Amino acid sequence: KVRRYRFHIAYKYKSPDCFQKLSITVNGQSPGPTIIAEQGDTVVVEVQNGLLTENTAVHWHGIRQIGTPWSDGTEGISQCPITPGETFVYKFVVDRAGTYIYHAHYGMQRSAGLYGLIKVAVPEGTVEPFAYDYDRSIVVNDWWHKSTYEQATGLSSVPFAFVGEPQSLLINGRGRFNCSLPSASGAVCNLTNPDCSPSVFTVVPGKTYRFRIACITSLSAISFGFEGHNMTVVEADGYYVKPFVVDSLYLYSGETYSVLVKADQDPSRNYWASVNVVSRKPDTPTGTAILNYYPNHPSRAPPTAPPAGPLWNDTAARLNQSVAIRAHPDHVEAPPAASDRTIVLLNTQNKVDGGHVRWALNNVSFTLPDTPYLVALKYKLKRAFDARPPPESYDYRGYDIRSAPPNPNATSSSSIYRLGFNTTVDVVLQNANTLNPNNSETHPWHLHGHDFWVLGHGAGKFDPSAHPAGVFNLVDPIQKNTVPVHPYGWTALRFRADNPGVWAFHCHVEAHYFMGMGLVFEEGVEKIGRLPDAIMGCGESKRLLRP
Ligand SMILES: O=C1O[C@H]([C@@H](O)CO)C(O)=C1O
Repeated sequence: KVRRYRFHIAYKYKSPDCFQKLSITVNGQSPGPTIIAEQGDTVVVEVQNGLLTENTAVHWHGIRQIGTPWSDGTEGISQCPITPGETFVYKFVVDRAGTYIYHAHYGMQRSAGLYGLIKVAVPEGTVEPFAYDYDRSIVVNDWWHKSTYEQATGLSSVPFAFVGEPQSLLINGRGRFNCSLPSASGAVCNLTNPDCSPSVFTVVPGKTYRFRIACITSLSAISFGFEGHNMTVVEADGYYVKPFVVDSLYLYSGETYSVLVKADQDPSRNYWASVNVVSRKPDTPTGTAILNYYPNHPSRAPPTAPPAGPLWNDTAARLNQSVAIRAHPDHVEAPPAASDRTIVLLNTQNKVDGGHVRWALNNVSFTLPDTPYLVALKYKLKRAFDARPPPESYDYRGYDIRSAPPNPNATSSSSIYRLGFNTTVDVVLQNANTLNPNNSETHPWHLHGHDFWVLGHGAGKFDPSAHPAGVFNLVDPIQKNTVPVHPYGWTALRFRADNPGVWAFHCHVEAHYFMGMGLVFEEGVEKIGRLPDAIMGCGESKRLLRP
């Protein structure tokens, strides 16, 4: 079946947290409309750029784009940007049931509001390994009052100005900033604006709900919970999870989960759904929505304070959750037993080109070229990007991950990792100290074009000479498209390079990708047929369009 959508992208004044700001909307909404499809369907989205003075591109996060690498929506990688007034048609197959995301992949537009959900249902007649009465969706993001232009300018300036902690956390596009703060002086706080009335999830006592929770934050790692209710985690990034019960779930930007919640508490009142910042010292009020027990009034505030969630700096608890996420025993798809190549990536914060603060992998900070890699590689356009291979590893013995980089300087490059088609690749993400003493951050890494097996997480330094069998879970690893690397820790993943195309792999913190925390994999580009003209027209690809 073909599912057709028309997305008109435009700026609009919105007050999602009771402060009026220009937001990038899809058909007037932020979050945009939910794409609803069934596994195997073809989704066609006509994206019309109505931003007047800005380019755009839309990425379908978690959709592997098998056979359609030009529809991945990553500006500079899979396509030229969509210029103002232009319409670009994305067409792809949703080949796996699950909960996915779409969002801008251009500059910092995701943080300006261009995001939404993709819900892919199992084919009719398929039985899932859990039961529920109703299916609901929750999308969480973080929100700033400064424009993304100011943010982006600060990030690329010397001296560096970071985006800082968000003013609010939004649940389904609704939240509330702290308008009683002195720093909020001047900010107009319009609590009666209907844009910022809290989201409500109405439940019928005794029923079981599947909540699909997507985290599309730009910066924040979060904890999410329903006051007084446990959640059974059953799905992550489109894969069934060996169920586990939590009262609070950690989510990292780019991840999706399904949890089951039974409405089994005192039905005479409402409860809070609450979301809090973790991993960075919070300076953002708890984000709330109302879990409304029918027939109480949906806007009746619960009589209690919203849960504050777990301690923000409990790294061990977050690592434990990551380790606990395993494939459902009846749905294990075992990874290849061995890999053909291991790439170890040291994640550091550095200074590049005259003191710009940037992030680097093995001392290389990523810069996007003007010509999309897909076009450059397919048509062998020289000069389009740096053809030297980037480093496979770092000085494991010599580098102290617990200290700021002894030499903060790194280089920047548009070089890429070229993978043998159908080979198995291991990636070890090694976290380290930032430029600031005693500081290491969480980085959610997202891979385009594939799902990977999460072979392991650990605290401290990963020893590349350790025998993989001793440290890797090859029995029941979960497959995901986004996974965190915890502060001072490591994360190992494995994937098969079996999808012809050019694929980004990057930190899903929007500011960090913007600051060079990413890389690109190429595989099987020679197997790709004629590329659509619509992805060309910028950089070196301009000449290909001449008759
Ligand atoms: O990229 C970042 O920069 C700041 C800080 O490290 C320097 O001000 C921060 O918290 C980030 O995540």
